[in-house]
Amino acid sequence: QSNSLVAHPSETKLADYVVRCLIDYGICVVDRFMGNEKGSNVLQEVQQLEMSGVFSSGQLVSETDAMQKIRGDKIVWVEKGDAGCDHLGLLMGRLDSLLLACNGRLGRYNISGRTKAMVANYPGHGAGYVRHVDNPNEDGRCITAIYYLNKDWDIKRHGGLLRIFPAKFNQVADIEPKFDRLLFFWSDRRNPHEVQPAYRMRYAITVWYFD
Ligand SMILES: O=C(O)CNC(=O)c1n[nH]c2ccccc2c1=O
Ligand SMILES: [Fe+2]
Repeated sequence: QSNSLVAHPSETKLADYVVRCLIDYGICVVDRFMGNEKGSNVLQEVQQLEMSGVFSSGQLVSETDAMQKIRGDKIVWVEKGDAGCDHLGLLMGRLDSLLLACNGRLGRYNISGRTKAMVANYPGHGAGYVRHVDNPNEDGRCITAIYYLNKDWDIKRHGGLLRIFPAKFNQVADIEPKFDRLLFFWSDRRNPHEVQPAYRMRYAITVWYFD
């Protein structure tokens, strides 16, 4: 019988890779995390959420006059088990077991929990997200995990690049928000980052792990 405490061999290997990257660079990219079919199912669920109107109206990024409001990212929070979020739940389960397989080897951190999943949609009218640190003041969040859902994304035409400015290297990390791509990075001041203006609808799912 499958013993859930024994991570699947490929997952142990994946956990080793994630630990190595986070310890060495503070950033880790895993491509083809769910596979095309399951990744597409997650995308369809997110598109359903979009259609059902549950996303927030999007943060106000600028207001030229009373009429003209430029909206940035729209978000909705989901949890494993929410109605219509079966594949989102599967993704969160995979993330949780991967982090569990890494636990104890993540420097001073001992992961004890996570936020719900924040599904974010950048509508694609040129809004992005200004340079920021996710957790500048020790609010407990230690790892940011972002899963991207954007098929056939072309950075030159669509923008939406995630640029990380790692404090310990004088080298930026440019991450394209590609379909089925998983990104981890330390949430604190080691990793200021920005989302450059997006010109096509851009979906991402973020979970923050805390210790
Ligand atoms: O989508 C990305 O590639 C990176 N995204 C971010 O860094 C990011 N960080 N913090 C947030 C807080 C509230 C709403 C959206 C966000 C957000 O997209
Ligand atoms: Fe962020």
